[in-house]
Amino acid sequence: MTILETKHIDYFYQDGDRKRTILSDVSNSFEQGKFYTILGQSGSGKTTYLSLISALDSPKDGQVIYEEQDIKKMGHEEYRRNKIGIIFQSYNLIPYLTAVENVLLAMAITDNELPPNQKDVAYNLLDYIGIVKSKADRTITHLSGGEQQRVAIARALATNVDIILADEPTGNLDEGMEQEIVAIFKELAHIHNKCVIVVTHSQEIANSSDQTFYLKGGKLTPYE
Ligand SMILES: Nc1ncnc2c1ncn2[C@@H]1O[C@H](COP(=O)(O)OP(=O)(O)OP(=O)(O)O)[C@@H](O)[C@H]1O
Repeated sequence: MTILETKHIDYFYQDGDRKRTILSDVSNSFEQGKFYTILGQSGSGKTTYLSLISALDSPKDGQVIYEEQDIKKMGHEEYRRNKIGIIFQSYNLIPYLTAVENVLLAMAITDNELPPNQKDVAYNLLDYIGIVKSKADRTITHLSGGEQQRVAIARALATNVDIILADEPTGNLDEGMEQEIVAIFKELAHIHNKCVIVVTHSQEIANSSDQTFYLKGGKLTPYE
């Protein structure tokens, strides 16, 4: 089932009086239960595209549609708070809080219905993602990069969203850790029915995904 669509998206940056086109009439759709990757050369516009489907920026033209509703109509803030979880290359956790506090904070912000025993849910979620309780109680600065990225994934999941978006999530991790994170993404899509969209340079991650799109010359095309 389609959950997210982009329709005729245009995006450009204004460089003095020159217009630099980044995305040109991009239309495509993403389904629940699938793990997608977006490949493309450096500077091709992958992060820009992700920023539009995460409602961190607006297209110059065209629409981003979540469950048949324009996210502009829904409100970008509401979409970000309740519909998507975002994972960044640099984790973007709050460093002076513990892992479990980071997850609880995300749960406090969402309007989505969550179970009442949030602390248990947060610990269970972290445990599921590979962070045992003793690590969940550590401040972020006392966790390794791979562990921090796991916390970021748990945080993205904690609000019960259907879509997980990630920008180079394994960019700072070694190969072994990359494989483990990719296995989590696969499981989220195939077992938990999430729509997972990952921007990456890694052909290996792309090979593990269900479908890859390639961004080039402002166009996003399925990659064989
Ligand atoms: N705020 C901005 N103003 C002007 N140009 C920008 C801005 N942000 C990005 N760009 C340019 O837009 C192009 C696309 O950038 P984007 O970050 O989306 O590419 P990318 O494919 O994610 O690259 P990378 O793989 O290196 O992260 C780049 O040439 C970049 O320099």
